[in-house]
Amino acid sequence: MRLLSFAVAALALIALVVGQQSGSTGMLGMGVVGVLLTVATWRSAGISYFLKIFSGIFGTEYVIFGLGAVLSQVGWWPQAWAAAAPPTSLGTTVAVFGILIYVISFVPVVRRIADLASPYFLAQDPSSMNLGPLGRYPMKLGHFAVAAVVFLIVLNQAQVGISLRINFFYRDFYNALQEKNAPVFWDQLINVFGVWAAISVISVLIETVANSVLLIRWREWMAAEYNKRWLQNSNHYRISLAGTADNPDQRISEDTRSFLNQTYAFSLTLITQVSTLVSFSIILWSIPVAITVPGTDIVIPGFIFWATLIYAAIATWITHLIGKPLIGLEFEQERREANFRFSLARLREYSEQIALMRGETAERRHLGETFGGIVTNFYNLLWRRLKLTTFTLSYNQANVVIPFLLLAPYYFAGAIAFGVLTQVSSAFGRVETAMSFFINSYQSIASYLASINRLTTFETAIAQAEAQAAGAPGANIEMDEQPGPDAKVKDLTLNLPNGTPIVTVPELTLPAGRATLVIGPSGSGKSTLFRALSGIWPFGKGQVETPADTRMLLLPQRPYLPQGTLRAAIAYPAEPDAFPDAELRAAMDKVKLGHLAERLDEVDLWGQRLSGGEQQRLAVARALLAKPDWLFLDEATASLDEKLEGEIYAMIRRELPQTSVVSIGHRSTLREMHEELIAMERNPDGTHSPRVRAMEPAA
Ligand SMILES: Nc1ncnc2c1ncn2[C@@H]1O[C@H](COP(=O)(O)OP(=O)(O)OP(=O)(O)O)[C@@H](O)[C@H]1O
Repeated sequence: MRLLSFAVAALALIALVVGQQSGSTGMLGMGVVGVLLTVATWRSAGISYFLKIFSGIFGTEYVIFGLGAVLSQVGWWPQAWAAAAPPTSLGTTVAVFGILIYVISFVPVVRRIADLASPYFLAQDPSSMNLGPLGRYPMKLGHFAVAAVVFLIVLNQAQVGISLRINFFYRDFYNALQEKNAPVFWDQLINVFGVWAAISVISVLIETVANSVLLIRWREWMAAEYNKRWLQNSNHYRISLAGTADNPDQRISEDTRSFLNQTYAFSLTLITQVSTLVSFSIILWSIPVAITVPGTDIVIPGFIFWATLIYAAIATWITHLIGKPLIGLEFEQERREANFRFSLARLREYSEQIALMRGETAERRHLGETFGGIVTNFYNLLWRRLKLTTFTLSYNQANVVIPFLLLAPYYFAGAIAFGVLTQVSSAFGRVETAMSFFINSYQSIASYLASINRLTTFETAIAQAEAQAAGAPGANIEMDEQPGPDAKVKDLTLNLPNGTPIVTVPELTLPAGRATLVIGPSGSGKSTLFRALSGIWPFGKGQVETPADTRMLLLPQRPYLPQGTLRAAIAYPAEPDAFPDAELRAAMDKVKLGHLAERLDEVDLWGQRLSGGEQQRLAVARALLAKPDWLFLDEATASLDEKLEGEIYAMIRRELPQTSVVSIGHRSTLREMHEELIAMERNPDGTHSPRVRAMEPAA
């Protein structure tokens, strides 16, 4: 950016000098905006990378077009290319764009968009660009992204140039018609329109391919990045406990898609629209009609230009007033849709329990209520959209006749030719489309803002979860290493998410290599203590110390079985092929699941297919394969009969002699299988504390 600032500054100075000497106001103007652009590009070093790309493009274009204009002014531009010499207005326009990029970087919503978009352009992952017949060119993903955006912006600007050329074709074509000049008519139709229309079609095709590839790669990267950050350090669990971001699935799938599509549409379309606005405004400005201020002799030049501008500005303001509530309504609609999807997914997951309890009526009522919420909000949306559409449709209808209304007196008075009238009508249409970009896209702006909000709150929720995981010393649960073999807990207080303390542990040692049983009343915080020992419970403070490189495994009462094969379910969280078949089968035999050994590669909903006891034994098989240093069993065998439970415990101790076992269980028979006993006892303040008790046979 710094180098570019110097180049811009140099050109601005040259333009000022040349402008001063030649007396060209256009050149002087280009020099003045160049000075402002120098400041903007210099300061742009501190803005988001995404905006910097745009800033860089406009700065570079200013140098190129500005140089062309200077060369042409001083007579060094090749004569043969005289028609292609860039006018000073081109350099001035791109400089204004560059300055605008810097100015809008202060708008909060633009900052949020740029902050969400920038990381992709900085990605260092290896990638490649497919150059068709030229083969694949390896490059970093971020470089690919920048190259694609630069290409697309330049292509979009070229398309504006093409439409400008076609606008001039209209003038010459209709004039030829009016003058009944057949040779010019055919020449215009075949050699001008035919060529430029073909170029226009080809450029749109190239743009479609380039932007689709950019967007799908961008989305793939963004979804992977969110998945990574959401899943690491159990952030997903912390976010769900804290309730800081509902429906993360919607945010990762739907919102990334709509955010990227709309960011592309708004940034590139906006540039195209503004370029269109500027170029066609020049045409409108040059139409030789002026108006006199009533009661005075003051003549206002560029009458049609001003009329268009004021007309569009008023319409835009009215649109904003009518459409503003749409933003909140769109946000709410997406949220309610996501809740409905979630309810359906849950119903599918708990289908058996619901069927057994004949819960269908309650479920239908719940689904009806959830959808009712969608419908209520939908009607509010519809009502608001109707108001907006009434205005935009009437406005668009009026646009067809407005230029004719404005110019009719001049045409009938013979001040302008028919060709000019049609040219103005087309230019007015283009300027109107550009100006009404905001009007026509207000609804998508509303849903775009809703996506930005959801992604920003999701980012904040992830950042909060990360901060919780890192924690401030003394204000969170610290997971430390300690030299001895035992696991120790010191000055630990565990709270509920609302801050209410439920467990206090002044000091507790879990002896290594032993089997410890934790008992206590239901709701006394046994599972919460286990969660804290595993490092996933974020609420509370104190210290949990375990030996270095300790591998812990916690088996809950209801194990999680992933989608896919039985092999994947047993190997989880390792890869499905992490263990040889023989090892898997041996583990299955030991937990008495040998009868399923032939179905290892069968894909099924195993979480619904296997019985509760089978699922618990499958989880024990995982422990046999993973061979953890510490195994926490949170009522992990509660679905087995007492005899089988005893056999499974004996097998665990036999097969994993090095593993320290800590269990939660309510059955008295469990005592025989453990050597140590810890009981959760109630304190006067209502919390519970684990206390070591002598292991006596249960009464
Ligand atoms: N995410 C949560 N949000 C709010 N309260 C919670 C949450 N998780 C646990 N609790 C509450 O914390 C208390 C302790 O729960 P915990 O599951 O640790 O008890 P437990 O001793 O294991 O019970 P049980 O023997 O019935 O399994 C309960 O009152 C429970 O409702």
